[in-house]
Amino acid sequence: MSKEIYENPDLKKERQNCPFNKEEITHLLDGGKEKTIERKQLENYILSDEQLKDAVPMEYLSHADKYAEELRKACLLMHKLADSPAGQVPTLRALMGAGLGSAVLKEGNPLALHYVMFIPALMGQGTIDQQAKWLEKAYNLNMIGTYAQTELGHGTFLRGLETRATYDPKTQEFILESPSLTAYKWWPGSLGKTANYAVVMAQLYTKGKCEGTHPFMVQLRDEETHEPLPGIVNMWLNPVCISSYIHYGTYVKPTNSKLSYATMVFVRVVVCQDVTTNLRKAVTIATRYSCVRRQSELKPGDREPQVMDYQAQQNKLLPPLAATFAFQLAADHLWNLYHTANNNIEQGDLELLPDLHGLSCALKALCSSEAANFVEVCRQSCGGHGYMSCSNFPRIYGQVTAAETYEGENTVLWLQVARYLVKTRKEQSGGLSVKYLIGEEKGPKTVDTTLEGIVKLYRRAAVGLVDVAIAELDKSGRKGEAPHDAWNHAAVYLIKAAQAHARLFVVESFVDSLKEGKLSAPVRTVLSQLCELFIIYWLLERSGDFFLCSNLTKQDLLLLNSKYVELLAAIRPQAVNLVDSFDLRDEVLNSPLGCWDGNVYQRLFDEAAKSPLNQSNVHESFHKYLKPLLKSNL
Ligand SMILES: CCCCCCC/C=C/C(=O)SCCNC(=O)CCNC(=O)[C@H](O)C(C)(C)COP(=O)(O)OP(=O)(O)OC[C@H]1O[C@@H](n2cnc3c(N)ncnc32)[C@H](O)[C@@H]1OP(=O)(O)O
Ligand SMILES: Cc1cc2nc3c(=O)[nH]c(=O)nc-3n(C[C@H](O)[C@H](O)[C@H](O)COP(=O)(O)OP(=O)(O)OC[C@H]3O[C@@H](n4cnc5c(N)ncnc54)[C@H](O)[C@@H]3O)c2cc1C
Repeated sequence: MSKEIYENPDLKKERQNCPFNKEEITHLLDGGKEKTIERKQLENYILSDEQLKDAVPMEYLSHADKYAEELRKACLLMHKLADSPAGQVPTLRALMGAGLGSAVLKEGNPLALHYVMFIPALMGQGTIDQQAKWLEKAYNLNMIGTYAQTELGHGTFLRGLETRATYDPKTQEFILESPSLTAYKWWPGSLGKTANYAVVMAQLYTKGKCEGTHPFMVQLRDEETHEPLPGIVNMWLNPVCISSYIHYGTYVKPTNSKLSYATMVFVRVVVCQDVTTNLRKAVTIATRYSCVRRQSELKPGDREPQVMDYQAQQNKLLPPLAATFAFQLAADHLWNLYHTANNNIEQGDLELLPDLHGLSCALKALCSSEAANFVEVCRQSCGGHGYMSCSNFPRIYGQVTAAETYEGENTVLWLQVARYLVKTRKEQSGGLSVKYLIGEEKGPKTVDTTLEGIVKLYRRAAVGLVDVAIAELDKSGRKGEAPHDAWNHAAVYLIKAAQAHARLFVVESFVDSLKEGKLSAPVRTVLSQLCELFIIYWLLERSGDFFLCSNLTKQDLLLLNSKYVELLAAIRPQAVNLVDSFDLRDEVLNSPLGCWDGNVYQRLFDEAAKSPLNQSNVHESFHKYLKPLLKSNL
């Protein structure tokens, strides 16, 4: 007789009478029905492999054992690539992300940088000959690379990197050296024990002149013994400049010095998707748990309610739920811009480069910071159980909050965005994402609280905050401050303007995607509710910006607050159905709180039992330390 599949009765009730087709949303998020089929096939192929399962929870292993276990699985995954039903590239893409990849490699993938940065650097910046020499070797895993840019003393300020590559015209070689302790390459993933090659970013010196940071291919370790090559500590090696600009001993400037930053732009684009996937996991865990967890008393004398029935809990979880759709659609738009810009750059057309740089900085900073805040809210919404390691919130939070720092610390990226906005507003010329800054702000200042009216408010705030920042810069200039001082003294306004620009892009992406999308009426209804909830939520959170730049009144805010709480109540019944639409398997969620069947308490108990400390009633340390203390009559 088939074993009855347990389903928590509350979750079962939540799933009854779903008014929309969950699969339609799954296909929307996957990029179509075929992509969903491919993803599910791949998940079955990977997650059914017993060798990829952890014998013991990773948190109970030593640092070295964790590394060895993750490397074992990462290498096994590479062997499985060849037979993957989804093909190598889609499989690699899935394995490098926060979804399937982190379901297997919970502590991180020792080979990630090889695929996420090393190969993209070769593809984006290598000459044809260099690609012919190295790409096949890299794809065949006959070399493992990383991207070594950050140093002990510099991560943000690339023009301040100390590693030097001096060209010797006599030997036609580059001599790489780390002239100081602070020049040591620090942070690059896989650099410590895994990679035997690296793309090293160094200041190129030729004929006594510094030509700025350039990428160099450097062999780090012997390919047979894996021993560090002689002098690797001071990097006196025989590197090769990638995308060599040294022609017959003469330096030839690239068409744009920032093309050497292209790999970072690529990863910033990828990060937007990655943090969205992590946020989707956190929202799913917290939403399902909040419909299983019953606590306290809503109506005196009644049964303890599901905590999701508290408006306070809806206020915690429904904005992040809406954000997962907003960020996904914005990341899709950014990805399309990246592809178009990259294809153009390959043809020598750099026109879209500034817009791509501006938008990738804006969205990477916005999505990572918002996702980190939302993941923490999701964790807190699960009370004590959300704090447990096995909840997976600590790991998800660690992954998302790291994205606020790597690939460009967010503050620094906000200031890059502001530089682009100020330049566009002043010169009245700029790329697609900043067209709203060209010309006077159109439309009335009076507030119209329809969806279209709220989007106009976002646009007015975005223009207005750039103008406020420019006014600050001009004021400092009139006081005789040098431009760099004026810039520094306007940083608070500049960052606000950059953030408003990023929010406008996300809001317009969400609204436009719903307008253009071929959606069934029920799906359009629920996604429109999420869209309206999210853009009102952000407006209420940042109402100061809107007061500063429009005629928003107290009455308008009260009206928007009422709309907001009405939308919380309207979306609440579909919360579980919406997270079910993400189609995240239990192995990907990796959390007893978020499992599909809602059997939370038994799974929590089973997880606790796995602890080494729970393998005996009395731990040996009692006899060594506690018993003597108890007897010592202090
Ligand atoms: C998701 C899956 C896993 C991911 C794993 C990731 C692991 C992590 C890896 C890393 O962290 S790798 C290291 C990342 N490090 C950084 O991102 C460093 C951040 N710093 C910078 O990018 C630069 O220092 C800077 C902040 C952009 C400043 O550069 P610079 O001082 O050279 O330029 P500016 O003087 O500020 O601007 C001059 C000019 O250049 C334009 N520009 C700057 N960067 C770019 C770019 N990338 N692309 C195009 N254009 C760029 C800038 O807009 C200015 O233009 P104008 O205003 O003069 O027109
Ligand atoms: C998990 C992780 C993985 C990483 N992987 C890699 C890797 O594989 N390869 C690699 O090369 N690097 C890697 N890094 C390094 C990462 O790229 C840097 O840490 C990051 O670029 C930030 O630079 P920083 O550490 O110098 O921070 P800093 O810039 O020193 O930041 C310190 C403070 O200074 C502020 N600040 C700096 N400049 C300005 C400014 N102009 N205006 C205002 N405020 C400013 C910052 O906002 C921040 O508050 C990784 C980092 C992490 C956390």
